Amino acid sequence: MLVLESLTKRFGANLAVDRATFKLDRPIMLGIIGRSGAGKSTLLRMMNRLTDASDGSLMFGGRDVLSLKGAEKRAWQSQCAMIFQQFNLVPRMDVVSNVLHGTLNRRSTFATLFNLFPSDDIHRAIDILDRLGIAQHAPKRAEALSGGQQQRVAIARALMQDPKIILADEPIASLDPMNAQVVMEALRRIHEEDGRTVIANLHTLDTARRYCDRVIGMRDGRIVFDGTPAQLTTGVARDIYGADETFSEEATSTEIRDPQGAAGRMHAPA
Ligand SMILES: Nc1ncnc2c1ncn2[C@@H]1O[C@H](COP(=O)(O)OP(=O)(O)OP(=O)(O)O)[C@@H](O)[C@H]1O
Repeated sequence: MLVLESLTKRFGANLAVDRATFKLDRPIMLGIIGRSGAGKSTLLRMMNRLTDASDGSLMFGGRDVLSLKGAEKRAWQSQCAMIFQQFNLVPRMDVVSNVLHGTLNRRSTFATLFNLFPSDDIHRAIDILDRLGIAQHAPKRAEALSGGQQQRVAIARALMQDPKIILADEPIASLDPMNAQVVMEALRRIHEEDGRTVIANLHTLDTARRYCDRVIGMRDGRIVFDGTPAQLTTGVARDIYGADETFSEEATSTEIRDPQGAAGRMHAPA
């Protein structure tokens, strides 16, 4: 289904992603972990074609994704919709219009300029919001919602594109533990109920273990671990994070009991 072969990205002399190679042969929920700067975002951005790869190949369903141009490239970007840590919504626009913006790729400039949305799309947007438990917020401005609700709006916008793959770049890094759990559960349900592949960059081990079928660990641009959550032992995690024996899993935890909770991103000590 999805095959990465030696996918590489260089920024000048800096090798951000170094020959990333893996294969997904069925829809799964995949977590990518690693410390800050390991190359996780760059890998996702290459997969979505937001960033051009320097080398290597990316195939999906037998198609060469890296050679797609123009409309075909945009179609691919809809098929592997991306969500971001900071939600990337239009804050002053109402929730349902934000969700409908997920259909922009297939609408005319005129329709876009005047916010003319077909009623079928509007109904579908409300249905998706309902599924994510936030339909009651549809008329509100996006900025009036909590972070967890805004991230679910971003997921709804991605789902409007009916993607085969959802690429989530640190989807819960700005959220408190309770909202983080709601968002991760939503992504898991989307995978299980719709059969979509979800690939999420995560900075916490426990989240990767709890929600993902498979975990990839990156260090200095390289994939240094690829296995099941059960194989992700503390020793393996220590290698991925480049930490010594003082490495504590709790330093990468967002469990609800975590008193620092919303304090933000926590990376393992160097
Ligand atoms: N646009 C860019 N120009 C130059 N260097 C970049 C650019 N984007 C990323 N890098 C570099 O590539 C490397 C990998 O960065 P990347 O953001 O992919 O890591 P990451 O694992 O996602 O980290 P984080 O968790 O902090 O987002 C880093 O050394 C970073 O400085």
